[in-house]
Amino acid sequence: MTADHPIVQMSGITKHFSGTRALEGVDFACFGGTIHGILGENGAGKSTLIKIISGVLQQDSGTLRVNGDVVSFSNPTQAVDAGVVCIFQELSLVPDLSVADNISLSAPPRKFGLIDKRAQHRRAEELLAGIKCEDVDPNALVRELSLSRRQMVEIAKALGKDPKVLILDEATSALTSRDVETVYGLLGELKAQGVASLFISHRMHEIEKLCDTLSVFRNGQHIETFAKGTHSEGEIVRLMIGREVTAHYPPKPPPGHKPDYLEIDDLAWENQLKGINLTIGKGEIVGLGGLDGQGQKELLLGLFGVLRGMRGKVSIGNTPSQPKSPAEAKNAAMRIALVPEDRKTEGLMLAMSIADNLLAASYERVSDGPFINAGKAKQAVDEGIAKLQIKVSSPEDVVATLSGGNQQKVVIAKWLMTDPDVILLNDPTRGIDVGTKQEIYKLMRDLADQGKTILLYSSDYAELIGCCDRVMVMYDGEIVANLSGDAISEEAIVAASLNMGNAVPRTTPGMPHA
Ligand SMILES: Nc1ncnc2c1ncn2[C@@H]1O[C@H](COP(=O)(O)OP(=O)(O)OP(=O)(O)O)[C@@H](O)[C@H]1O
Repeated sequence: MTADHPIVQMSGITKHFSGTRALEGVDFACFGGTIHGILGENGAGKSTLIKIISGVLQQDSGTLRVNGDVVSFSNPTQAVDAGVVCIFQELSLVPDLSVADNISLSAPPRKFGLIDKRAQHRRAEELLAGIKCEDVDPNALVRELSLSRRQMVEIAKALGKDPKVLILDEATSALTSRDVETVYGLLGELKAQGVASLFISHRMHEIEKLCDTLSVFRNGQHIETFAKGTHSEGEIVRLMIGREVTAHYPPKPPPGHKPDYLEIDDLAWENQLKGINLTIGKGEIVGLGGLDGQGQKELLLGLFGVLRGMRGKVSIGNTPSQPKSPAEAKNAAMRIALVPEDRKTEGLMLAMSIADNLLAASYERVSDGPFINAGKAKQAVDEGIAKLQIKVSSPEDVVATLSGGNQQKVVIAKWLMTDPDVILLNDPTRGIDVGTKQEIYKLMRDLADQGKTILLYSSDYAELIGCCDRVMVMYDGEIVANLSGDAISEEAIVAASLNMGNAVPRTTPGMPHA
């Protein structure tokens, strides 16, 4: 297939889910040797589109062509056979199998009818080396790996299938900055080999840097496809959300001392937290920055009572507050909430309804004695949905039917419904569209204005700069910079992230990406 002929072509594709219009009359094409970005708000239909291309879902009507042939994939294996390989935002790895087993799960190398373990191991090593992941042991169980390593294994697995069309659905959002650069490089190589990559991300900078062509979807419709560089960022956002977007971050209050509230004194855990001292005021938003894996997540988990064997002292409003479990952390005495990183494993009960998930951490707030008050419960659910603008047909639908970004909003709403005093946020806007991100930034500032204390870890340094009153940069388990006011700048965060003292680098190797 030449570059003049689409490798994937969709005509008049429509897909409905009991009452929800996911796609309506979509015409779409992508070409070999290009990286094609797909943009749209949460629930716009992006994942549905790529699930149809990759055989996970079948359209209600319309035609799909791959390499010029009309195809009707009944399952992903048929799509893989036609060269269409998809890396989903939800990982497909089996946690209790080894990395090598996972990588060749669908077609393990065989010898005399048995799985050839040596060949399988070698193949995993080669594929992992190709994406600079020599540190991942092919014999390790997937459950032992961090989220970012798991995502890289998922990428290795996809590459092993020799794709002609490679689809990445939010596949870089959980990666470290170094891995993101590796994946960018890889997509460039695949492009030179004539592979078409379809790339879904909510990070505009990522899309603009990487993609040759962009397509915008809104409310299940294909709005426009255009070449990179022909539209400004503002125009693209307007196409995505159908209205003008102005200020990205709510204004910050002038710097000033807020009464001390959360006091962390010499907190240490294993070799990942090395004596953290930090005091956060009532009504203050403090950001945690730095390269991925410097102890930021452990600090949040430690404060929430997840880590065993932590040393040091923590107090909230002068009362010692070292919860031994998340249940204790959220109880009336401590009122701490943590919005977790991985919504699938930590945040949601996928088989349960949206309403049940929203109420999961705050049943006692909507109960009269031992009984749930249906009216109060309904009101709390409706408020949560409205506050986070969660796109649902009915709160009684199973939460798994929501789009990825809308599931993330359920997790955030669930924790806010506990009415916490201290809110710990672990990269909360991952996978969330630009319009809703702004709502969340505004919500954070409103909560701070109401006197809540907020500690935010973000892998997006623009978010730290835009949202936080102060930013603590962590390096190797320690806080190496405490930035406030005008001192919160990209240069200062970069320099501190690399532990460079006052030397500000001109380039920013391995920085958290915006
Ligand atoms: N299995 C399903 N059952 C019911 N509704 C569904 C199902 N899958 C998707 N939907 C609905 O279809 C619409 C489009 O969802 P889709 O996942 O394609 O959005 P998206 O653009 O990928 O969003 P996000 O950026 O949040 O991942 C949403 O309203 C979603 O709730």
